[in-house]
Amino acid sequence: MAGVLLTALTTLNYRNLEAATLNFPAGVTGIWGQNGAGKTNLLEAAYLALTGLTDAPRLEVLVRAGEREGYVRADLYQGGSLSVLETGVGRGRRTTRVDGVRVRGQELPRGSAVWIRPEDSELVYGGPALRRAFLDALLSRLSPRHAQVLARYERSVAQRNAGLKAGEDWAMGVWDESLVTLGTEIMLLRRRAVSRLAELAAENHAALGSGKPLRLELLETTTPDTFRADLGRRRPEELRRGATVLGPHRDDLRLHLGDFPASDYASRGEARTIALALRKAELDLLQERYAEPPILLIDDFSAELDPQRRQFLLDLAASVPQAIVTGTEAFPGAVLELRAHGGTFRPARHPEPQPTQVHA
Ligand SMILES: Nc1ncnc2c1ncn2[C@@H]1O[C@H](COP(=O)(O)OP(=O)(O)OP(=O)(O)O)[C@@H](O)[C@H]1O
Repeated sequence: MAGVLLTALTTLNYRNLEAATLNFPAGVTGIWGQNGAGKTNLLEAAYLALTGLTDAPRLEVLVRAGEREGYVRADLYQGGSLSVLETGVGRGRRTTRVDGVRVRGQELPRGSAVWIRPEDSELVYGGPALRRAFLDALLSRLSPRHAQVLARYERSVAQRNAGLKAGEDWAMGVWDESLVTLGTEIMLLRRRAVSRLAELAAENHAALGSGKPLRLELLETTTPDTFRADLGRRRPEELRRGATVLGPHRDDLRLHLGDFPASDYASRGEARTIALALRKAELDLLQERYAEPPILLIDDFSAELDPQRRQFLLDLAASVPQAIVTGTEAFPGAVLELRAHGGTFRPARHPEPQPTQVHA
């Protein structure tokens, strides 16, 4: 075995999934089944167990309705040994263990998986907050330092906002100090990462067969050199609004398709293509950083994609040591095929080909 592999996934009281352990081989596992069968839930559970990441609005939505706690366990083969990653989720809290030892969620191997799904199109159509979250989640996975600085910066913004709301003009000097120090570090980290991300995303976008070039632009509300002065200048407005109106928490990662902003002009398929190029760039960066390709989780592989883009996904899945791919139809080239039904997953054969009806 080579690379990072999810050898088994265990779920208990996780959304609609039946309590079970599923074993996964190296190569591509294809999971197909009808809408609502639990395919997305399975990938979400795997992603949470592997990376500790979830974008669920509240942890309790992950717990099977009517239960108090949910549990996921990933058996991960990495660097020649097996480790057991366990996450328990309940109302507003989670516990994480690696090989039985309690750890913080951030200590899970964050470079271990990439999740590609149709909802990624929201990176194109959604507001700046979604793109910032994408960028910061990726940077946090590449650098634990970024995760720490970001958390401290966000606390600092929240405290400063409370001060602004309370009209504490006199205290702003102190808040500005920490905001500028932390914010400057975030801006510099983002600038460095975005230049590489932009290169990779543009390359991937071209490889996806799109005639229009993709360009990424970090749109900043201030700069490291002018942050302090800008804050001073906007202070009256900030006191009036009770909010910090500039800084990395207000920046955007603009996406341009050809000459136009992608958010306003991209078609559904073009948006999915841009999102695919971004996710593949995420995979490339994690692979560069950790020197091994992550496990690839692909949800609903055929949604909104034409044959050329589907082929890109087929090739991508085949290029990594392990991929788990879901869809409403069988994924070509899978070494294991599972049929999803009502939260269960059983080995399946390809559906028998139907004889072609010939009408006289
Ligand atoms: N906390 C929960 N408890 C019980 N059931 C849940 C919970 N959260 C979601 N579900 C249900 O899980 C079911 C499966 O959802 P999932 O998104 O995994 O389906 P899917 O197989 O990916 O379908 P599609 O092909 O439509 O994307 C849905 O019917 C959903 O209502």
